[in-house]
Amino acid sequence: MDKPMLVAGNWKMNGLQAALAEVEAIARAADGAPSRVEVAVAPPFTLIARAKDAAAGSRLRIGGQDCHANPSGAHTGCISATMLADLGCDFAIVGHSERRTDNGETDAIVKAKATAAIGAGLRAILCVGETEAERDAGRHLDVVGAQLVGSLPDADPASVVIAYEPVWAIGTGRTPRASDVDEMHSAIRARLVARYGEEGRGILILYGGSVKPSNAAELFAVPEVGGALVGGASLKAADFLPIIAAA
Ligand SMILES: O=C[C@H](O)COP(=O)(O)O
Repeated sequence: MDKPMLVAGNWKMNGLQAALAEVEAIARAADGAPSRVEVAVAPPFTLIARAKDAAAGSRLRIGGQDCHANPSGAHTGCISATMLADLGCDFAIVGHSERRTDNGETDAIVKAKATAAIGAGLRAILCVGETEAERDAGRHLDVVGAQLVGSLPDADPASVVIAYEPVWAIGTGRTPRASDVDEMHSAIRARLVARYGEEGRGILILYGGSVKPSNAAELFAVPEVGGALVGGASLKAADFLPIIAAA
């Protein structure tokens, strides 16, 4: 493989202080990866500062799993992109399906968050993906296309990363066929080029949903797959490192 890749771990609501040892191991792997392969971890907010320390001096990027659309204000319990940037974060994940479902985040909210992240100097990893019912109904391309149209920020596309995560593949052990990933990623690429012109060709499109050491190489071989957003298998370096090595 010779394409630029981003392998990002999303720890979700997992990880106590003992997990910092995993960050150190992942940081060593990031330094050992080819220069075209970037490695990132989004720990819970509680661990970001210490994860930054654990990754100091390495090529491992640390980011947040979400951010608020406003830089500051009366939003109890929320974290802004400005705060993430202040901690030295590199990126924020926005629009994850768990937040779209659990927190009622609409495309407009996701767009505002992506715009805020980029405005604060972060990259925005913008998640899209269809439910199983939508795929069964043959609506997956339209659904994801509409999410993109509604969620893409009016900002520098160089700071945009897309993560295609079919909802039915997240945490289930099920993955789409490589041909299905190819179809979706090609459709996403076409949307990005339509939106941003030639710059849209450089945007990384990650795949996410039950990525494991055993299926990473096949998924990474799909031409428009530019890496992975990994949940469960990013929690332990023993699982995450072989995925990084497959990139
Ligand atoms: O953000 C990550 C995804 O939701 C994938 O999670 P998973 O690898 O545990 O299926």
